[in-house]
Amino acid sequence: MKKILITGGAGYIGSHTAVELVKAGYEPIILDDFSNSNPNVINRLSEILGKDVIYFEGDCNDKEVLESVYAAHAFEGVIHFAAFKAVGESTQFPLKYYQNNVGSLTVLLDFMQQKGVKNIVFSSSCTVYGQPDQLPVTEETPRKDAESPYGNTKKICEDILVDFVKSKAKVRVVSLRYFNPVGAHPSAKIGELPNGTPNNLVPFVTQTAAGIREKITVFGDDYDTVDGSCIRDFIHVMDLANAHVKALAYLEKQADCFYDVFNVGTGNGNSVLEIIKTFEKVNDLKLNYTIGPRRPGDVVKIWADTQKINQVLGWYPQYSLEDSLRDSWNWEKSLSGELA
Ligand SMILES: NC(=O)c1ccc[n+]([C@@H]2O[C@H](COP(=O)([O-])OP(=O)(O)OC[C@H]3O[C@@H](n4cnc5c(N)ncnc54)[C@H](O)[C@@H]3O)[C@@H](O)[C@H]2O)c1
Ligand SMILES: O=c1ccn([C@@H]2O[C@H](COP(=O)(O)OP(=O)(O)O[C@H]3O[C@H](CO)[C@H](O)[C@H](O)[C@H]3O)[C@@H](O)[C@H]2O)c(=O)[nH]1
Repeated sequence: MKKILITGGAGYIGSHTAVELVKAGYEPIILDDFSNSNPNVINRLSEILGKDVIYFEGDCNDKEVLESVYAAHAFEGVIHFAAFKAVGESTQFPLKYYQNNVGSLTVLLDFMQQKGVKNIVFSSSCTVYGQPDQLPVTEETPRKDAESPYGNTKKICEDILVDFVKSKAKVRVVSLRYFNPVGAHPSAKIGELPNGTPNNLVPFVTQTAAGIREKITVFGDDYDTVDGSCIRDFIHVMDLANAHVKALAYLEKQADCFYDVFNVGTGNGNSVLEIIKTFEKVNDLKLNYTIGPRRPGDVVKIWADTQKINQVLGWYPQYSLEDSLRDSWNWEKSLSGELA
């Protein structure tokens, strides 16, 4: 079985990707320092998969840690999820973000080169498009100056990967630009575990429905959109996870010194108010929400052009928005003291 290192594999997207990798016949090797995840995720993954999950607790910035993981499991590829992702915090502590998000990539690339590990899939973000001038955004849409140090780390990491490939390093790289991941594994055994008050829309919605938050505020309803609220491309995390498997298979067919980039979204834009209404409808409940002021720096509307990933990787989303919002709610309901 091909072993794939998943840095940050206990996190939200990494854990779902571990499931998809096993389904596709890979052996995921998880490396996580649990700085933003709970070790119980590993047990939950074992329950879903019906087998033990190989994992290491450690920092992927640490070469010695990588050495010991590699000595035990000589992996053939890497999916690099590990990063800090809180936009607001990144403006307060930019060095923490540059060190972990950018630093870890340089350490990993150096290590891969040393060991002759060729394939890497990198977690990028649609945040690199900023406030786009044209919609939907294609991979050719110009990137904009980042709105935050977090966003900048994604841009810089993409640039590092391009430069590394240009230097004739014998690697093959795919950057995946994720749109807005939502939902959870349909078993409700794994899902998103936000730290403290959620910044993102859907966790805030589910926590409001659960009574953890009194109400959700819609940040602005006076934008130039269908109902005045902002628009995003919400993608089920299992579909996003599957895109990594497709990306790995694609990399395996490439020659050395290869770089490519794909949007991973559904191709549909949904407004914040549509999310609230759809959530209420599929889960048969009422949400307490109010309209508040705009959130500074918010992108007004963005959704993906998905032709490239459809055609080149043969990847198409399998889950609907309704599935996503049902699975998010089932996950929220399943949260017990153990994982919360
Ligand atoms: N969730 C999103 O909306 C979104 C959107 C676009 C891109 N991304 C990117 O996707 C990746 C995964 O995001 P996520 O939502 O799963 O985040 P997450 O915080 O749930 O997962 C990241 C995992 O990495 C671990 N980690 C962090 N630094 C580490 C280090 N130095 N060594 C080892 N482990 C470390 C954390 O403990 C966590 O388990 C990140 O790179 C993120 O920036 C996420
Ligand atoms: O309580 C809330 C939370 C969010 N929103 C709105 O919901 C939309 C989505 O907001 P999120 O914070 O969930 O997602 P963003 O697209 O704004 O940003 C996040 O997802 C991006 C793409 O994945 C990038 O990764 C980015 O860095 C990350 O913060 C925005 O219009 C926001 O104003 C509300 O109205 N109320």
